[in-house]
Amino acid sequence: MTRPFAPARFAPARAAGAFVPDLLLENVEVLAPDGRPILRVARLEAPAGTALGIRGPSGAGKSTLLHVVAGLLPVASGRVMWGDADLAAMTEPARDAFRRARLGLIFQDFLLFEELSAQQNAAIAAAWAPARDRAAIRARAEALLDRFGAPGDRDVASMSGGERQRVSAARALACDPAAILADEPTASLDRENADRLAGDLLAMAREAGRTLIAVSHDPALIASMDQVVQVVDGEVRG
Ligand SMILES: Nc1ncnc2c1ncn2[C@@H]1O[C@H](COP(=O)(O)OP(=O)(O)OP(=O)(O)O)[C@@H](O)[C@H]1O
Repeated sequence: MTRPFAPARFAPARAAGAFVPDLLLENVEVLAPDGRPILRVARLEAPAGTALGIRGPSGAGKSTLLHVVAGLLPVASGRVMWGDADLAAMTEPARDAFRRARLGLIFQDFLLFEELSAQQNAAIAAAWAPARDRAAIRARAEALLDRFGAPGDRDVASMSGGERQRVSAARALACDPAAILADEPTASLDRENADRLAGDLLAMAREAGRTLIAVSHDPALIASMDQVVQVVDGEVRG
């Protein structure tokens, strides 16, 4: 029997030959549950390997845009293309499969598992990865925690906001994603640590030709991006 919503299968981005897709949004409209429009994007492009900053006032629609790009939020109309894959045309399970295989998310509402250690959280993708990829995910998670200066053996329940943010960054990158999507990645950090994490994220994107898309109010982070768009009143402006 065929499963009606069988998730599409996507090979992990790097294993598939370091393929990083271009991003293109066209004529996208997002509605709130009550039908009110909350985001319109006429056109937004981020060629593979771009560091794209998203800025704008509070409540303008920046996180909504990032959720759409991550396939976490359905759109009412338009196209959300990562290469040839249109997230807007996919079923939810297919979007989930795409996200797990290709995207690394550093989102504040993407909760860590409190009772697990930083190392277990950072390597959590090993739980659903094919057996052959698990050891590599765990090894990368450990190296990333080291690089980000996050203590690997402590439960995240005992960690500060900044430490948790670093664990989230390690978790996002442990799958070796084609693109890193970050929502206010430096928000809980002091200046020194914010600069360090922003520098690490940019370096890790550049080293592997990954796309980095970051929503931020942090002028230093925004200034270090290749391209910046502004979201104002639910509209994306160049
Ligand atoms: N599920 C929802 N139901 C109703 N309104 C929503 C929903 N999600 C977002 N909104 C509204 O959409 C608008 C954009 O929200 P969003 O979180 O994207 O803004 P933002 O620019 O990221 O803000 P901030 O910088 O404060 O995080 C806001 O007016 C918000 O209240």
